[in-house]
Amino acid sequence: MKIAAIGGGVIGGGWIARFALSGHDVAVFDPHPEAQRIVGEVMANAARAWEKLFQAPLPDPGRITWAGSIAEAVAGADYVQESVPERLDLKHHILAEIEASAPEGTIIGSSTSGFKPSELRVGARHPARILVAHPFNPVYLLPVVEVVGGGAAAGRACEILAAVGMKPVQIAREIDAHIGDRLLEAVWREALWLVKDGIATTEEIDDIIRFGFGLRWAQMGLFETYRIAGGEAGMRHFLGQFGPALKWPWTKLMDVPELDEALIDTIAAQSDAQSGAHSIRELERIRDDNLVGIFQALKATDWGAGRIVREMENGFYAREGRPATGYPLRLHQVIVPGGWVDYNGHMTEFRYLQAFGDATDAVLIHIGLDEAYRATGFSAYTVETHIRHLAEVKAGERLTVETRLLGHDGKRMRLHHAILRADGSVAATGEHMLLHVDTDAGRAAPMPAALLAALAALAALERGPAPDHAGVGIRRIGAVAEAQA
Ligand SMILES: NC(=O)C1=CN([C@@H]2O[C@H](COP(=O)(O)OP(=O)(O)OC[C@H]3O[C@@H](n4cnc5c(N)ncnc54)[C@H](O)[C@@H]3O)[C@@H](O)[C@H]2O)C=CC1
Ligand SMILES: C[N+](C)(C)CC(=O)CC(=O)[O-]
Repeated sequence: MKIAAIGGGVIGGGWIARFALSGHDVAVFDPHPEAQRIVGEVMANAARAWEKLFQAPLPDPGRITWAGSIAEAVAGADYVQESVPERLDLKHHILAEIEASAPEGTIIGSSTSGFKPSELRVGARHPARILVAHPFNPVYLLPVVEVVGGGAAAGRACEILAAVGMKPVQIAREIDAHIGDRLLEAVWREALWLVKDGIATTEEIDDIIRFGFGLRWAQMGLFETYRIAGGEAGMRHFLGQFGPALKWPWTKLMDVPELDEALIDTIAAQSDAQSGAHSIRELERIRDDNLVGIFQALKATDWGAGRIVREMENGFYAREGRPATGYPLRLHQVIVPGGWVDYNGHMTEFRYLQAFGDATDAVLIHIGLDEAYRATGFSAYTVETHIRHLAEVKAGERLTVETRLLGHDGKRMRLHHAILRADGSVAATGEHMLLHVDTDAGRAAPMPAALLAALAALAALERGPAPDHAGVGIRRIGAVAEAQA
C-alpha cells in the first residue's frame, strides 16, 4: 500500500514513522527547508520506541521518499494523510491540490484538531472521501485516532489505520474539536486558571495528574474509573453522591482565561524551571520509554492499549512465520527494558524466563498453534523448564532467541532456546518440555496432523547433536547431594 503524507511536522512526522515502521512506503511533501532532518529525528525516536515496544520481529520499514510537490507525493497513493498547520484556508488549498492528483479512490484523512468534515469538504470534488483522522501525539505510539465523516471511506480508513496498530474510534456526529480535544481543553482551561490565580504552579498541577488520576486514565477511562469509585453500588451511587458537586463552584470551565503576556510569561517560566533541563527530543524519549512501560504492563493484563500491542505482535509473528526463517529459528528479539534490571544492575532472573516464554509463543505461532487455534479449545502448556544463566545482561541490550526443536512425539515437544547477545555470545539457555492440551478437559491430547507436520518439517532441519547440557538437571552439591549419592 502506498501512503502519502502532506506535512511532516510534529504530527505528520509521527504519521510517517507509524506507516513506515509498519512496512509501508511513504511519499512525503513538506516545503520546510529542514523537513527531512526533523522527520529523520522523529523517525529515529519512533524506531527506538518500536524496538522496545514490540517483542516480535518487526517488519522491514517502508521507504520514505521526498516529493517535490503535492501532485508527486499523492500520485498512485491509496491513502493520504494531511497534517499541515491548523488554518482552514490552507487546508482547503491543500485538499484541492491533493484531489487534483490523487487517484479517485484515494482516501484523504486530515489530522485537524478542530475542523469538522463538513468544513473541510467545502468546494471538494469528491467530498465523501475527505475525512477527519485526528491522532494524538506521539502518533507512532498512541493508538487512538478519531475518524469523523462516515460512509464507506470511513470504514476503509478504519481498516487501514487498524492495520498499522491504531484504535480508530468512529465518531457518529461531527462536532468542533471532536471528542478528545474537547475533554483536554476542559482540563487545560482549568489548569490555566489555577496558574493565573496563583493557586498552583505548572509542576504542582502536573504532579497531581501524573501521581494521581493520570495513572488511572491510561488503563480505564473516566466512566469505568468513576463506576469503581461508587463502591459496590457502582455508577448509580457515584452519581447520587457526587452529582450535586457539579453545581458547586468547583470549576471555572465556562470561563476562558485571558492568555495575556503576563500569563504566558508565568507559564513559560514555570515550565522552563520544571522541564528546561531536558531538550524536547530528550523529553520525547523519556515520554516514549514511560509509555512503552505502560503498554507492556497493559499487555500483561491483556487490557486496553496493551491488547493492541499483543495483536500487533501476533501479526508480526505470523508475517515472520510465512517465509523460511532459517534454522535454528530466530523468531524472537527483545531490547532489555530498564524495568527488567534488578539491584545487581543486570537482567533479573524471571525476565530470562519471560524471554524464553515469549520465544516459545513465537515458535507456537510459527507452527500454527496461534490464537485462532487456541480458540478451538486446545493449547500448549509448558510442564518443565531448565534455565542456565551464563552472562550478565544490561538494560538496553538487544537479545535474540535462537530455537531448536530437540524432539517431539504425538503430544509433546522439547524446545531448546539460546539467548544471544548482539556479539553472538550466549547469555542463557533454556530447555522446555511442552504438552499439547485439551483446555476444556484439562488433559494432554494428541496433536492434529497439521501441527505434527509443522513439527516434522522443523525436525527435518535439526541436525543434532543436542547440546551437551540438554536433558541435564541442576548439579548436586553439599550434604543433601552426598546423602543421595
Ligand atoms: N501538535 C499536536 O499536538 C497535534 C496536532 N494535530 C493537527 O495536526 C496538524 C499539524 O499540526 P502540527 O504537526 O502540530 O504542526 P507543525 O507546525 O508541527 O507541522 C506542520 C507542517 O506542515 C508543513 N506545511 C506548511 N505548509 C505546507 C504545505 N503547503 N504543504 C505541505 N506541508 C506544509 C510545515 O512545514 C510543517 O512541517 C494540525 O491540523 C493540527 O491541528 C493533531 C493532533 C495533535
Ligand atoms: C493541542 N492539540 C489540540 C493540537 C492537541 C491535539 O489535537 C491532540 C493531542 O495530541 O493532545
